[in-house]
Amino acid sequence: MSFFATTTREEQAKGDMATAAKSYETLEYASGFGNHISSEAVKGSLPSKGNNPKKCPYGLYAEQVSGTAFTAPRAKNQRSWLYRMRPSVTHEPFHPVTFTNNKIIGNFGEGSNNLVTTPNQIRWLPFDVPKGDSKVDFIRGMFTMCGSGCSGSKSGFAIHIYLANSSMDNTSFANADGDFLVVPQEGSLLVRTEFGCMKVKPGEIFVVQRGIRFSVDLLDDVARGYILEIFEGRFTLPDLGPIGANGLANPQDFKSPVAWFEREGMQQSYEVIHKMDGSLFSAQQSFSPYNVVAWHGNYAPYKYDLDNFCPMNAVGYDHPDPSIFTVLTCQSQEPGVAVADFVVFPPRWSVAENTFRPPYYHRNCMSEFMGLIRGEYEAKKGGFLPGGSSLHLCMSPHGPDTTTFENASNVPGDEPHHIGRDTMAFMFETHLFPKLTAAAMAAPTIDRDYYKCWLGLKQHFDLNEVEKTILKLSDQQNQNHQRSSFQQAHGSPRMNGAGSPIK
Ligand SMILES: O=C(O)Cc1cc(O)ccc1O
Ligand SMILES: [Fe+2]
Repeated sequence: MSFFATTTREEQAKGDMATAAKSYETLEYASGFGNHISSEAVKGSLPSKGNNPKKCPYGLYAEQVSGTAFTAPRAKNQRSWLYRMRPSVTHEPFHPVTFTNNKIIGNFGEGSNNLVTTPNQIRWLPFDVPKGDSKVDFIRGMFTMCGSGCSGSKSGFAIHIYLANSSMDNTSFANADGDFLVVPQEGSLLVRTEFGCMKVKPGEIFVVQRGIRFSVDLLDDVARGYILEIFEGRFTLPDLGPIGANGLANPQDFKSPVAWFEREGMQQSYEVIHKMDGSLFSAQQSFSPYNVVAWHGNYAPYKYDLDNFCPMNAVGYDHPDPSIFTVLTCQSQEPGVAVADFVVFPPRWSVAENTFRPPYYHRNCMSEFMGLIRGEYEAKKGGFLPGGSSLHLCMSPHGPDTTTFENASNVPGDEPHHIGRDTMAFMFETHLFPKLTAAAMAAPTIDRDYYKCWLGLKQHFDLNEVEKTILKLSDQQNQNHQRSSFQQAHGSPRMNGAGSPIK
């Protein structure tokens, strides 16, 4: 990035997509997970001593963004200092906005309406991206599928889908309700934030924490993806236990943006949308919120390329639990129990011996929301499509469909095979009960025939055959027993090392 970090959006605004695309490639990032980062778009714009000197360099305003309580233990404490042209407080009053038609939900607890829990397995075909003349951006095209708890009491989570056909441009968004983990499935995004820009393509994810202002612009015609919002806690890397110090998502592969400000936005008016307790509010301001010339701290957005995930798996026998593929976890108060885990099913070799290799049939006290970024998912070769979703609530039985079962249990031999270079499924797994919204339950994309994928599972257990086999076995055992009694009485032939009698 140049000395005065010029915006790639500037070039986009000129309509020169080729140049713009080139410069998106050259965006810089700071590597590492949870690091304390110092970043200047203009040299010398961070104070040389302390956080808030009487006058900041170049007349900038100092503003702290606290992601945790001031007094949170040091290991968990997160905050950043932003040095900006004008402080965020310089805006017209906020007013409620209703354009989302209550599609974004933040309260799944008491007093919440039209929410459903069901023991039925649910699957959705991909949601359509908006077509036609109406412009729908990331915020206007977002709706809640399910969730638990309540943003107002900072407990629980929500899962949303976004469908967009236009950039947010001069709209900026901040979520006071929690952190967003965004999983793009279709369409690359330019994510402008107060901390700098990130280009995020399908197969990458990004996290924007509580309160941080950001805008999502489209680098392709349309965009579709999934969002996991946590109302409590933070995403952390999972402990690795006996795996050791390395593997799964490696910290060095997480990328935070570097300081950048929007030159052309300095004098442009912006709409700032603020989500609070599940409601949206809008305020106007006469300048870009992306006016941060330098920042330092450990509270900053980041992105991660799922292709960097380093899977651990069976090299002997049996199908391990999917927790081995945890990318990020948001832990509850109970050790090892997640408010929400983000788990991927990446390209990998499958090598286990005498093992039914796809996922086992199971009932889980955790609830599992799944999505598919690309390719096919190993347990469901059809029906679960890229952009589609499924939900198996607490203890709802599920597992591979009939075809997958029949194929995998009849595969001859134990040859290693690659499950596919072009696949990437994921799961949001939670110990809470997801409640489904009207938008999810009434969606035209809901697959009413989902249950049929298991109806073909035949009973292979045939009592007559089993009895015959048992009889045959006990006959054999009797004969063996008689033979060995005879040998004990009359002496057995001496064996050589290979188990053959020595003549
Ligand atoms: O249900 C699923 O497909 C997810 C899943 C995958 C796996 O390998 C083991 C258990 C599990 O819940
Ligand atoms: Fe499962």
